[in-house]
Amino acid sequence: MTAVTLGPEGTYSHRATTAVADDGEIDFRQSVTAIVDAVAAGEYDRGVIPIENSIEGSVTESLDALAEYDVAVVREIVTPIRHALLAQGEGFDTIASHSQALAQCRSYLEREFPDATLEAVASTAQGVEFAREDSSVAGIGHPANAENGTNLEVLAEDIQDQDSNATRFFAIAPADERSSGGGKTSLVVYPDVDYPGLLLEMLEPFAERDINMARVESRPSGQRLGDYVFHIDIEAGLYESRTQDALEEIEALAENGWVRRLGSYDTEHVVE
Ligand SMILES: O=C(O)C(=O)C[C@]1(C(=O)O)C=C[C@@H](O)C=C1
Repeated sequence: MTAVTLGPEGTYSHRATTAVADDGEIDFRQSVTAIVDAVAAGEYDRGVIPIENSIEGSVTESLDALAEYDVAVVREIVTPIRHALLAQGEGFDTIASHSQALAQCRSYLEREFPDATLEAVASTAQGVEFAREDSSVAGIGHPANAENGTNLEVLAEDIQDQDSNATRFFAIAPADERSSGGGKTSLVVYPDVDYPGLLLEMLEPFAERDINMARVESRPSGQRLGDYVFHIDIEAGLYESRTQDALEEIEALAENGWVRRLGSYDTEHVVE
């Protein structure tokens, strides 16, 4: 099985991908959208993208790509995120990392390096690569990026603002691999209408059937201001009749728009 994820080698996405890649080949892309695009086009069996972080919230590029491309979600991977500061030495003035990682370490950076220039780059491993090439740059990423004979030192470990820092990733597959089995289901709903009580009506079909909602999030549709796409995760499988009944009602509410069933899946917790 060939998988694709956010590169270069050494990102947290790469680490999560090794949990689902069955020792297969792993290729890299520079953006989440490029990963979803490649999986939707059938170029890869699996893609792994970050969805949500416990400190910084949603990875909005991922949500928007799931609304735009037709792919299946086949697994959820939850992994702790423990950031390290990596550099050739103390003489750096710039700290480069993924915007999510910089935000997850905000208090540490303000306290320890108030004068450093913070540079958001495509991934944590990309920031670390810049640090390898340039002694005036430090990167924030997984400490293993300093192993295997690189010129980098781990200057500080566990610099995230909360010890419990964790990120949820989705393993995605081409749309025809969508499964109805699993303890969770993800949906994207675009009602394309707006009236008082719409959101309440979208929640009721689940509440009435005792289906727990794990997440609801609105993203701008891009069509006009105040027009939204809703991302909904529920703790029930598509194979269950209560889920199918609830979805019939949601589909009726969204008859002017659309409902995308991303699929049902189980969660895997990856410790390291
Ligand atoms: O840059 C990486 O290492 C990634 O895999 C991306 C990403 C993210 O987008 O949230 C993944 C996990 C961490 O939360 C920080 C960055």
